[in-house]
Amino acid sequence: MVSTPSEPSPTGPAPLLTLTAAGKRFPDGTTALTGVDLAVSRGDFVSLVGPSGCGKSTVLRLASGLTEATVGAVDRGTDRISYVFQDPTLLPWRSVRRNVEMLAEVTGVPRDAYRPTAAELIELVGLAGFERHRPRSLSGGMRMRVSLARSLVLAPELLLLDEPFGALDELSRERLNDELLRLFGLGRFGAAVFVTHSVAEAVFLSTKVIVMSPRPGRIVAELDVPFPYPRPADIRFTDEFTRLTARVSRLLRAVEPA
Ligand SMILES: Nc1ncnc2c1ncn2[C@@H]1O[C@H](COP(=O)(O)OP(=O)(O)OP(=O)(O)O)[C@@H](O)[C@H]1O
Repeated sequence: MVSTPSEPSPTGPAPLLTLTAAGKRFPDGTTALTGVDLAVSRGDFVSLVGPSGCGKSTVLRLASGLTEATVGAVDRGTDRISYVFQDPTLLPWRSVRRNVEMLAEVTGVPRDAYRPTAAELIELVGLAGFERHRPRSLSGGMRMRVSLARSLVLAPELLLLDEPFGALDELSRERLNDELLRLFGLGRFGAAVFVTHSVAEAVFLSTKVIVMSPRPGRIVAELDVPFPYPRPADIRFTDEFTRLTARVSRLLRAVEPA
């Protein structure tokens, strides 16, 4: 079960993020997104899949406020939003611990407030014993664990992840998927929007998978994933999992340009 800091109201928890008929047109005239409606509440894990260039990253950028919608509205129910990118973007001269602490440090949180949380997160992502190591001595999967721990130090309500495991080998990726769900189950973030090109990853992680059309990106299908959390790793081998991934893959094939 995903722990929630507050009791949901009878009408359900207030959305952490709402996109209403949101669109994005860049100054060069490129329309990246059109008519996107999306609501994310605490306990939701939403994955976005779609052809390359369909605007998945743009949805995350709108969600975070890094860019503004040119049409429609984006409402955030929280300002505790954290971003994880495919590149872990660690500072090479800083140790694991000091990389994990970095975001808290730059936002001016007192050291005593974040240091124990950072230490706990390093342990939770399986990096105990590596606190003093520099990024260059870590594997790709370990670097991504540092990036994940760093994104969670300020206890985000909404975690935005842009293909975070895309550069990892299959096994590391599956392990990181398991870890991410464990952190979700522990209430280390309230909800997630996750961009991926892997259908299996989307289904394994999510409460909902959203399929987008080629540019200008719009939502063409939303599939609820019925598996309760915690999800054992071998759920991936069940018939229901295979059926769901096949459905998403078929939808993707239908929207892919020929
Ligand atoms: N600043 C910009 N100016 C003009 N066009 C842009 C800008 N940023 C992104 N685009 C275009 O908008 C479209 C959507 O980009 P976005 O990165 O959101 O797609 P994506 O689905 O995340 O792609 P990918 O799966 O390849 O990472 C793309 O065609 C991209 O080239």
